[in-house]
Amino acid sequence: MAAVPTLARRIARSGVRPLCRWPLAWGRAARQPPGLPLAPCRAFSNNKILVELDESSGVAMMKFKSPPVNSLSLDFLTEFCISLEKLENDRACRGVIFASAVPRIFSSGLDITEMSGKSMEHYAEFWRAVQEMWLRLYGSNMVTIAAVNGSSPAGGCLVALSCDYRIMVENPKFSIGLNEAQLGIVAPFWFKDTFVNVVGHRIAERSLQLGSLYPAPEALKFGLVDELVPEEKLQEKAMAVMAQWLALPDHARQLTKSMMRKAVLDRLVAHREEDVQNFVSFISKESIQKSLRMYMEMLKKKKS
Ligand SMILES: CCC/C=C/C(=O)SCCNC(=O)CCNC(=O)[C@H](O)C(C)(C)COP(=O)([O-])OP(=O)([O-])OC[C@H]1O[C@@H](n2cnc3c(N)ncnc32)[C@H](O)[C@@H]1OP(=O)([O-])[O-]
Repeated sequence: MAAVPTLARRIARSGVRPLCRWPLAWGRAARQPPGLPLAPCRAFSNNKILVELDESSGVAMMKFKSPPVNSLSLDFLTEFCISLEKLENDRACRGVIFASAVPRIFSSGLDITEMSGKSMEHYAEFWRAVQEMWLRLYGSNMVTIAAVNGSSPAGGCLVALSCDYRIMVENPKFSIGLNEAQLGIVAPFWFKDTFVNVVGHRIAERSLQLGSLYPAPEALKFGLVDELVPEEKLQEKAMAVMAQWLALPDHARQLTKSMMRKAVLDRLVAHREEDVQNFVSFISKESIQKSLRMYMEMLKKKKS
């Protein structure tokens, strides 16, 4: 097998723009006394993700801006990991809110074109990036809140499930869930573990077997999301929840989070390469490739 680019190499060639300072429009107006200059805020942006860190509150906003549907491509995942790592290493940052800059879609999940018609080496590189994203997000020391402002199937749902808290826009047209079975593919054990830890075994088992996508109000009923709000209240609510979580001492919250999540994280770390090989041999099967092609055609037909 050819040499696989590491995250470090992907980072080196991704061209993330350096940190710069600019005023943050979001969430600031309410706290800033009139007439005072805006407190410093740092922002960085790359092609698919925009991050704004408000130094006074220690809260960063990470916005997905990869139209049309914020699919989790290799480039997106690389940028996501770089951005999260930067925030994790930044002493000024204690919490991150994730939201979409694309109307109506939080994230459409893993980019299907990365899993279809490509080489074995590509599938392995892609899957390592998916693992990396989850390990960093699920294992983050920061408070993580998903502000789910649109539909969030499969990998998009995993992003939300990996956060500490999920707030979704109350629009019943927005759905969320791990629908992999509908594509003829299978969510790996660590997607399942993350799901079970949020909704419990019975609901996870049924939902995974049926590949269920739930409209926001139904998702609330069994705790797939923690609360629903009107779209215009989402950011305010996310900031309020964040403030509540940040009121606790970091070390106590972090150790508690680690205690709850460590076994699940360790399981993937211990079986990482095996999980890559399982994915590659599964996804490269002709029957699975056919299912993915048919699913992509179905998406196109739905449009016309
Ligand atoms: C073992 C592995 C585990 C797998 C985990 C996963 O996450 S598997 C992933 C499971 N994910 C799903 O099952 C979600 C599938 N997607 C959807 O259900 C809908 O697209 C939507 C509800 C997200 C948005 O509806 P909407 O009416 O607003 O938009 P639209 O439908 O018109 O799409 C616009 C364009 O985006 C394209 N495209 C869309 N998604 C993907 C993707 N993931 N990737 C790549 N491309 C994607 C779509 O083909 C179209 O392209 P075109 O024709 O312009 O070249």
